[in-house]
Amino acid sequence: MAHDSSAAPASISIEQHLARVLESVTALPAITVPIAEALHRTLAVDVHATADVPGFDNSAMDGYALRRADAMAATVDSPVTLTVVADLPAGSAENPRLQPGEAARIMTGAPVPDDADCIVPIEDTDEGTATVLIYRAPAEAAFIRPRGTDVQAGDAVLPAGRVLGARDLAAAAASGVSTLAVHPAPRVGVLSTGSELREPGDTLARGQIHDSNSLLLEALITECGGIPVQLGSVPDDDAALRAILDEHAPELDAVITSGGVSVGAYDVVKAVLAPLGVWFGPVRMQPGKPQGFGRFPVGDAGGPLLFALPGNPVSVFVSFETFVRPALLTMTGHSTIQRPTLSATVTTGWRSPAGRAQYMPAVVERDEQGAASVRPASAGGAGSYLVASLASANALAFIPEDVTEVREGDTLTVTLVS
Ligand SMILES: Nc1nc2c(c(=O)[nH]1)N[C@H]1C(S)=C(S)[C@@H](COP(=O)(O)OP(=O)(O)OC[C@H]3O[C@@H](n4cnc5c(N)ncnc54)[C@H](O)[C@@H]3O)O[C@H]1N2
Ligand code: MOO
Repeated sequence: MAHDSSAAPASISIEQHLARVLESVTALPAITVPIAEALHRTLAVDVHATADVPGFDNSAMDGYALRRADAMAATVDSPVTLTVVADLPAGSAENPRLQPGEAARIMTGAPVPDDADCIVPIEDTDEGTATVLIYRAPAEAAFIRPRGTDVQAGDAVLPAGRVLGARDLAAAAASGVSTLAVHPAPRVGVLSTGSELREPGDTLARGQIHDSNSLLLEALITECGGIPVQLGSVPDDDAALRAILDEHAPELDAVITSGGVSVGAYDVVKAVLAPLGVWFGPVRMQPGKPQGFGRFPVGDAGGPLLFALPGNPVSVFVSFETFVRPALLTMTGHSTIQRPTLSATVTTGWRSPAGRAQYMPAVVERDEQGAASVRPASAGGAGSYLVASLASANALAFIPEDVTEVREGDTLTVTLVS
């Protein structure tokens, strides 16, 4: 179906569009999950130890627990002989009494008997099981790991806001915690539009292309902690687009569409969503100029966030990095939602459009002194169709709206994206 493309809304800056997006986004309400399901989630509530760690004085060595006074005279040439009265593997609940002259064989991690005040490692003994020869005088409290020296019951172990990694999960488990309150992963629908799209690997007829945006978006969503939900690709057909969004929107926190947002005669996304209150307009950036943003209505309430991105693959990537990634990280509870930037010196210049800020897919390299240089990733420059070349970029170089030419030797702000 053809659409009227006459109305031309005023352009807004990148900052204005990002501000509009972030005003609409908050962290998803916390849920409680088993520790094993909390990897990469953001902790919503401080975690405190429920018990001392270690929970009891225990041995740091395989050896013998004994009264230090009994072995102070021990040397290799004149060993001390003790009677072995117990054998304590890790996990033993025993607390054998030790009289002067007695020792307990003990393994790493086993509780130290109350009557012992040091551990002698087996390397300093004859490893005897009925009696044992001690060849070296032990130091005070040698090889005892005292109760509560890691954390004590009630101590803060993990702060709210922490993005949980492997060591955090281990710390929680060791501290007696079994569940964690975390912000859940947003479920994000991915919908490509365009009658020209075919699956990767399909044979193409004239005018057809392989859908790369669906995979790009799925992977980008996963990389920033979301759960991608593939909605497939729809042809340039209003009813098909509306039907698929109506069907899936209730289970989603956000939807990302690609294509169909420009001023062309078949721009189906804009045609379907603008009447529902989704904003469409140009953002002063290249690539990524035509953008749509709002909520897809579900019932009477606002449904999932709706990001309508332009179809060109480099535009999809730059739009995701600039607007969607900060929004998804906010939903997942991250406090740091922007990638760090650095300054780099241009080695090969290029042109940038007047009145639009540019994100140039670029290669940033560091010399031996650590100084960063930047050049375009593709000889084709900023073309938003250069999807295969995009893979060789490790950065986006930012060129402000008022700059039309980037020269060798200029300093630019760059964002590393891989
Ligand atoms: N007269 C004008 N034409 C265009 C303007 C303009 O201001 N005036 N803006 C240009 C810019 S900038 C962009 S960006 C594109 C955006 O167009 P759409 O969002 O409507 O995207 P489509 O036309 O559907 O597709 C653009 C391009 O991308 C390819 N594409 C689409 N989907 C996929 C996919 N899933 N995988 C890979 N490639 C995809 C599509 O085949 C087109 O080549 O509009 C310009 N035009
Ligand atoms: O804005 Mo388009 O995204 O320049 O290619």
